[in-house]
Amino acid sequence: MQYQYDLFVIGAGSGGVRASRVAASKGFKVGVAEASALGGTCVNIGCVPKKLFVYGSEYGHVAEQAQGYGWQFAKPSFDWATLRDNKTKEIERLNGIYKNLLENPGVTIHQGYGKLVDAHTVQVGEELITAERILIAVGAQPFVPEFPGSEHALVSDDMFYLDELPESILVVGGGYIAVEFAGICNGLGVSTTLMYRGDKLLRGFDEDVREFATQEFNKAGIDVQLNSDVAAIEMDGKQKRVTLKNGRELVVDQVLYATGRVPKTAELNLEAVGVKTNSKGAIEVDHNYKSTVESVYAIGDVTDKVQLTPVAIKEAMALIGYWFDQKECAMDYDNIPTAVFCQPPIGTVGLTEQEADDRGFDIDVYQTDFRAMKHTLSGAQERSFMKLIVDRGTDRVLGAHMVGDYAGEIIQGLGIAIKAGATKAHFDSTVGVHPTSAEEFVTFSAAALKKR
Ligand SMILES: Cc1cc2nc3c(=O)[nH]c(=O)nc-3n(C[C@H](O)[C@H](O)[C@H](O)COP(=O)(O)OP(=O)(O)OC[C@H]3O[C@@H](n4cnc5c(N)ncnc54)[C@H](O)[C@@H]3O)c2cc1C
Ligand SMILES: NC(=O)c1ccc[n+]([C@@H]2O[C@H](COP(=O)([O-])OP(=O)(O)OC[C@H]3O[C@@H](n4cnc5c(N)ncnc54)[C@H](O)[C@@H]3O)[C@@H](O)[C@H]2O)c1
Repeated sequence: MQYQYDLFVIGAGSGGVRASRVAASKGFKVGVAEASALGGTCVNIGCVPKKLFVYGSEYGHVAEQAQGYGWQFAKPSFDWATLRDNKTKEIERLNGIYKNLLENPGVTIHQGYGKLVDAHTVQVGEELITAERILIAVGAQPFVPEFPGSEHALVSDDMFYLDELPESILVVGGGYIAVEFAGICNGLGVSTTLMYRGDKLLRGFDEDVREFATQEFNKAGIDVQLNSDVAAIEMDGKQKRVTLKNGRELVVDQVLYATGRVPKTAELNLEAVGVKTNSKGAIEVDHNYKSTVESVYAIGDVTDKVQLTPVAIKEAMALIGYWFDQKECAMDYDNIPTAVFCQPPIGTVGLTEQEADDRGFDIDVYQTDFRAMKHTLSGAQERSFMKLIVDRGTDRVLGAHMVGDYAGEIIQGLGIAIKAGATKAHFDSTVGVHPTSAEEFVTFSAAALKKR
């Protein structure tokens, strides 16, 4: 049977763009459907604009902290429209780059919403398109639980285009997006409350990291409220009156819900075609990202494995190896380094202390917290935290965790060391870069052993 395309991709985000352009450059005839802007969540309403906002929010402290270094500035003021619109211009520039990335190797872009018709046919608008293989890379969307007034809550998508910066905000949730946006808002001068229903933020992270980071958020001026949840939101003039489950009330300008993201599969007609999804709507795939229909594949957030851009990209590359070199996909989901761009940021790779215990390792834990040299003169009370988990039997470093300036940058290098199987002896024999915070990772002595 003749198909129009060798590969048709639904979704031009992190995973979809990589798979399309590399497949096209290797000789496949490729088409891609994109319902919104090219580049997907990461480029348009995720990693990139978020990081620009993080940078923007850090400048607020500069004038105050620079005084200890001899600088005097006039009282700083902040213009939200400038940050928002400069960010948008940069994103539009990136959209153009993504268009070239796709078109240069010959990918045909179909602007519109794609859905499956059968195992080899996709409908985009009125057009029916046939392909030998179909790749679904449609990502995920914010999940907001239903409760009275939940329609008054913003989600992260909205934060990138607000007409006005609120004077006060309640951020609900305890994961990546909640802590990152709480930091951004707080840094931009918004009175910020971060509310989480559990007793600790950042589930899944090392317990000491969770506690330390929360202390730092509080110190930075975020009002962290744990064991609290929202019962209802009502409009009160232009403001929002939030009633908590314990009966307490809060009046704020905006409420942001950051309570997870769910796969965008509801309208893809998957069931009719035989593509199985799990209870969360994620497409079920085998190790080669093949769904329950032989010709239909899925990668990235829509499979709900690890919702990170570099993971979606690596999955795309594994699939390319499978299609072009007949190599089984063997994506390694262990030791994925990750950073949370809260303030101070968190960097982490490998096992947490709790995971190492649960897996039966006999471990040594080295940890320290300190005031970074920069802040001895800046006057800021911020502290940094570092931790290494070491297997006593083999001396291998099983995990590295950090809260503090540049944690994301530092953890990338440690990710290589841990992936390569480095031991504590390798860390110890590495010469430190002085004076840095990072050198603490190679100077841990017995004095830093945690009493367990
Ligand atoms: C606020 C925020 C901050 C984040 N920060 C980071 C970070 O710092 N680092 C990190 O690694 N990850 C971060 N992420 C996660 C990261 O953005 C995702 O893991 C990544 O984008 C997933 O890539 P993907 O290809 O699976 O999907 P996406 O990038 O979401 O791409 C899916 C694309 O498909 C399109 N689409 C959906 N349905 C259809 C359809 N039916 N037809 C046509 N097109 C369709 C969408 O419009 C979208 O463009 C962040 C996410 C958010 C929300
Ligand atoms: N820096 C980064 O790499 C980065 C940044 C942002 C997002 N991401 C990715 O995007 C994913 C989604 O981010 P996220 O923060 O939305 O999700 P998340 O899964 O990290 O956190 C969701 C939070 O909401 C809470 N929650 C869930 N349901 C709730 C409810 N009904 N009421 C109250 N709280 C509830 C959860 O307990 C959790 O704390 C992340 O897991 C991450 O993989 C990565």
